Amino acid sequence: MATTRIDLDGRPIKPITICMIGAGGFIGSHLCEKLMSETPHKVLALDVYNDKIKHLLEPDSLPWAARIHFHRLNIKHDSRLEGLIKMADLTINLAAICTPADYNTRPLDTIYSNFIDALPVVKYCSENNKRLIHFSTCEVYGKTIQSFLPKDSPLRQDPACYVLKEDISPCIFGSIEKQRWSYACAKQLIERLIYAEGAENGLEFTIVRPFNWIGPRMDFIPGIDGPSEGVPRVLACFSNNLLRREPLKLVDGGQSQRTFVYIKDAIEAVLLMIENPDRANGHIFNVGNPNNEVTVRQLAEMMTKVYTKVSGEAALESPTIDVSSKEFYGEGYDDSDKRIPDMSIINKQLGWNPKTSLWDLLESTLTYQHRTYAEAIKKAMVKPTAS
Ligand SMILES: NC(=O)c1ccc[n+]([C@@H]2O[C@H](COP(=O)([O-])OP(=O)(O)OC[C@H]3O[C@@H](n4cnc5c(N)ncnc54)[C@H](O)[C@@H]3O)[C@@H](O)[C@H]2O)c1
Ligand SMILES: O=C(O)[C@H]1O[C@H](OP(=O)(O)OP(=O)(O)OC[C@H]2O[C@@H](n3ccc(=O)[nH]c3=O)[C@H](O)[C@@H]2O)[C@H](O)[C@@H](O)[C@@H]1O
Repeated sequence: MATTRIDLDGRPIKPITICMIGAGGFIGSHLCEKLMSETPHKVLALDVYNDKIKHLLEPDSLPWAARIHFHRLNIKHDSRLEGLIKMADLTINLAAICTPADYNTRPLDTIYSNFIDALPVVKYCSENNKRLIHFSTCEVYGKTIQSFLPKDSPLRQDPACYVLKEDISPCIFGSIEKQRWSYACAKQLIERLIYAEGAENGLEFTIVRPFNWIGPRMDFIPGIDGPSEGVPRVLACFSNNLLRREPLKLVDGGQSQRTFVYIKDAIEAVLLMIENPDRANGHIFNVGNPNNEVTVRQLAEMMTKVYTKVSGEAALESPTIDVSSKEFYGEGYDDSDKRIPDMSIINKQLGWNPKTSLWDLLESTLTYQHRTYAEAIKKAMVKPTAS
């Protein structure tokens, strides 16, 4: 880097080494890209896959080739983990099972991945006095207080009953047989453990609670770069439907509300955390875009319009279809009703604000989806003729 980077307090930023676990996933790939193109930091990239970061690893002539090293490993059982954490100044843990279709159908894998497998990472950071940025989730808030109020209650209008605040809002999950909450509960317990390591043993930590970050490279398109029976998160489900010209499936009428933030905006927030440890340590941060709230039905309608624009293909006559959650996800599914992040803590500590509107982020993301997958889907949909 030609110019020295300056932190939020005007001090020069020293280049560091980052051990990034789950670097080959959606968020990891964008974070690696940002770190390589805009900073002098080094990345030890750990994952079982590297397809989403291949463009950063090859060829050897890339300008950052000496600053990123991929280590193919599964943190469940690999003795190299502690050594790699020791080699770095900071560990960022992104590894997790984080697709809702798994929470109620593979609850054991979900709990192991989000709690048990994260334990050694926390332990090695604490024992070796290494800073940790751990990725949790907005799902730790669960349902809103509002969802339990009568439909005509005036309290429903009170933001205290639905805006989610790191240091005030309760975590409200459904009953144990609603296995949807296995993920949120495991994430909550690892948050509490990290917080306790900070309080009792002085671990320097930051916890990130992403609120529906979306963009290119999120999840997979079933039958193209993932299993044909797989169910990814909503962006990829709806993209897949649009690419295949099928109606978008609205689970339980698509009434749940979400706020979506563009991955590139969110990555700016993570970089601020990385480079401003004094302002980020000891904090839990919501990272989302409160201005981009829609119901899932509205998201489907908007994606349909945007896709028509970017692909030049007319929309279907009936662009959506209702399905029950039992049919779509199976027994034990439940849902978060509404997710609006309070932004005051991240604003005060890091001065971060999201920029991109939902329309704009969908336009760039669906342009990417169309460019990346349209041809492959067309080929896959041509049925082989019997000879
Ligand atoms: N994308 C979002 O909006 C969002 C929202 C809330 C929370 N999060 C959290 O952020 C983190 C990253 O999410 P993402 O969207 O990038 O998911 P992702 O599935 O794309 O990435 C996770 C990566 O971790 C890797 N991984 C999983 N288990 C591993 C193991 N045992 N050993 C090595 N690698 C392993 C996977 O191969 C994958 O590449 C997760 O912890 C998730 O819970 C993401
Ligand atoms: O992204 C986040 O902030 C967190 O929330 C997600 O959970 P959720 O938002 O429920 O997951 P999506 O698959 O993106 O679903 C959003 C909504 O769309 C609905 N949906 C999904 C897919 C579909 O085809 N149709 C449909 O109506 C779901 O029922 C849900 O109400 C995942 O749990 C995590 O990746 C993450 O921790």
